[in-house]
Amino acid sequence: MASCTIGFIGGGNMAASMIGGLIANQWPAEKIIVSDPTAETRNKLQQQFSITTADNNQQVAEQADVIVLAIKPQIMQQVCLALAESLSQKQSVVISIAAGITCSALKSWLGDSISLVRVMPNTPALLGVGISGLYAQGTSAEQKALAIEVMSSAGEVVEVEQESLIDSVTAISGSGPAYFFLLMEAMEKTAQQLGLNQQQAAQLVQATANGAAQMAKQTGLDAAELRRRVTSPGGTTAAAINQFIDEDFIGLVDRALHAAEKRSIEMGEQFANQETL
Ligand SMILES: NC(=O)C1=CN([C@@H]2O[C@H](COP(=O)(O)OP(=O)(O)OC[C@H]3O[C@@H](n4cnc5c(N)ncnc54)[C@H](O)[C@@H]3O)[C@@H](O)[C@H]2O)C=CC1
Ligand SMILES: O=C(O)[C@@H]1CCC=N1
Repeated sequence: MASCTIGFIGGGNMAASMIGGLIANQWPAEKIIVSDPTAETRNKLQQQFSITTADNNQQVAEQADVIVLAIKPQIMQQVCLALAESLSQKQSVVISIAAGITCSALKSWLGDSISLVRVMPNTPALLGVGISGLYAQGTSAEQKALAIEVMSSAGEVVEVEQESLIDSVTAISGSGPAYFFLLMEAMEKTAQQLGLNQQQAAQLVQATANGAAQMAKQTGLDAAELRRRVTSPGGTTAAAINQFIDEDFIGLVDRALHAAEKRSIEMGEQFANQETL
């Protein structure tokens, strides 16, 4: 498997995170190629990871066995139409990580015979501690296994049986790091108002977030029980939790995550079959 070349079309934030995960997992740098129109992006990736870069997508389509489409949903149609011929000739496995864009839209641009896997990763892939939702349509068992193996370099992989669940994964774990970062930002801001300096605030918040995640993962206890164990009756945690509950924090999270899922579905509709430029 390590003999296979992975190509990224688009070398932005998510591609860089995935490449970081691959390299950290000993994927040979000479077996990774990325195309991006921005010279600055290419130079940065080259310097950081010593991988091959290209200023045109065709080169990646021709050289790679697994192609990760890591471009914005808005330009997916235009890029896919331009690559359709070379990708179908080479029988590559194509992994799309774009939010919203459905297999049926991708197949209408790349051809029905394409081996397609839709994946929703997240940025902690950079450290190999990401998680991806994966949905394979019309791929052989070997091709799906290859896609799972590639994505495993970025962290855990959860396979879903229905394509619509990729919108749910997007709302939970694809966008999810940003929700935790927002909470961290808010906690760090208040920590400073409470007299701690910036470095102390960041250290306290980061270690707390990490400790809470590790406890949830390693104890096997559910989040509600872990929360109860911190919350002494009449104590400080109860004072904060009561404030959260009185101000409908649970409802707010529910509405925010539904907004993300809805946007993923909308983007699929909005960017499918646009008038070609
Ligand atoms: N950032 C995230 O946390 C996640 C992003 N995604 C998906 O990953 C995809 C990329 O998102 P980001 O990396 O955040 O965006 P980004 O804007 O950081 O990266 C996109 C890259 O594509 C390049 N590009 C523009 N036109 C191109 C073309 N014609 N051919 C090749 N490359 C081109 C840009 O120069 C840029 O470097 C999106 O579809 C997004 O939905 C999925 C999961 C998480
Ligand atoms: O915000 C977005 O649309 C992408 C998809 C998931 C995370 N970032």
